[in-house]
Parts: sequence; structure tokens; C-alpha cells
Amino acid sequence: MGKFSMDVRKVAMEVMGAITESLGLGPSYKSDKLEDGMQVMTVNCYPACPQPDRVLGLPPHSDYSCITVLLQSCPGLQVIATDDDEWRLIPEIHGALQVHVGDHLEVLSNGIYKSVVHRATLNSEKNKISIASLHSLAMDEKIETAKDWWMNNIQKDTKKAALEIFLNFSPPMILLKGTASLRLLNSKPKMFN
Ligand SMILES: O=C(O)CCC(=O)C(=O)O
Ligand SMILES: [Fe+2]
Repeated sequence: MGKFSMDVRKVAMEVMGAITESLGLGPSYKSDKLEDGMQVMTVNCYPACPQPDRVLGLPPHSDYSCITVLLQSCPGLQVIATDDDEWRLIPEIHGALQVHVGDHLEVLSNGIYKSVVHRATLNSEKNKISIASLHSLAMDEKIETAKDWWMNNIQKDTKKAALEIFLNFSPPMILLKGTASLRLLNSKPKMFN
């Protein structure tokens, strides 16, 4: 697990570099802050369930991270589609790592990259294991829309926020996007279809 967490961290740094480059900020924008930041690894075990449509493994939420790298042993992860608000199952590609955009990247990119609302469903036959690695700046580092950049011409609609604010924002039962703590969002994810 130690080696996996270090390897996955390298992947996350590279992906973040590609993302900041795509935003015109260069491949090392905030990379030192991310390097010194937080990496939270969660290992989730979802037992097989004979009635998978009546329960959830993990309720709808977005990750507070910049990005999350996920490895899952079988399908179950669903994301809500922004066009029709319907849940879509993420196809499994065996051994592939999946990357989620988290709330902090949404803030950094002023919504060009949007954090994804997702949930974990259960499988009727197989137990599922997933390993999620959440990469963020340090607890007290404030994230804000990137400065010195063409996005400065676009009206900023988010405030600065430290990781603590995202972590403290977890209404019971239905977890919304953490960015809802910074601004009003238009839609709430549905718990069940
Ligand atoms: O296990 C999964 O499919 C998703 C895990 C997840 O979303 C998380 O740990 O934040
Ligand atoms: Fe998640």
C-alpha cells in the first residue's frame, strides 16, 4: 500500500500538471503546494447485495480534493450526467485508474473543470473493493481561481476557501457538492433513480 500510494501520487502530480498546462498556467502551477499538500487514501469494501437497487455503497457527493485517483475491482461507480441529471455507470476497464475532478480544481479553474457528483452502487454478485486517493493542498492553504491569467477577465464567482471548509460541509444523508458551500448550485443529485 505504501508503494501504491507513492506511485499514485506521481500519477496525480502528472495529471494535475497536464490540467494546469491545459488551462494555460504551465505544468508546475501550484505543484509545490500540491507536493506538500494532503493525500488521503480510502479503501472501501462494498459487500455483494441481493437487492442492489435498494441500497447505496456511498451516497452522492463530490470530492473536496483537486483530483481523486480511483481504482475499483468491479463496476459500481456512477456519475450524474450534467445534461439530463441521470446516473451513468462508469464502465470498468480492468486495472485502469479513474480520475475525478474535485471541488478545489473547480474553484481553481473557475468552473472550466467541474467537480463530478458520484456515488457507489452495489453489485448483486460480487464484493467490490475500491481504493481512492484524494490529492489536495494542505489543510490551511486557500485555493482560489488562478491569478495572472486570461480567466481574470471572466467574472469570479467563487470565494477563497481552505480545505477545512469543504470538510466541514457535509450535510447529513445527502452529500452535495462541496462547492455548494461557496455558491448556489442549480441542481441537487438524486439519491435513487
Ligand atoms: O468506491 C467508489 O466507487 C467511489 C469511492 C469514492 O467516491 C470516494 O472514496 O470518495
Ligand atoms: Fe468520492
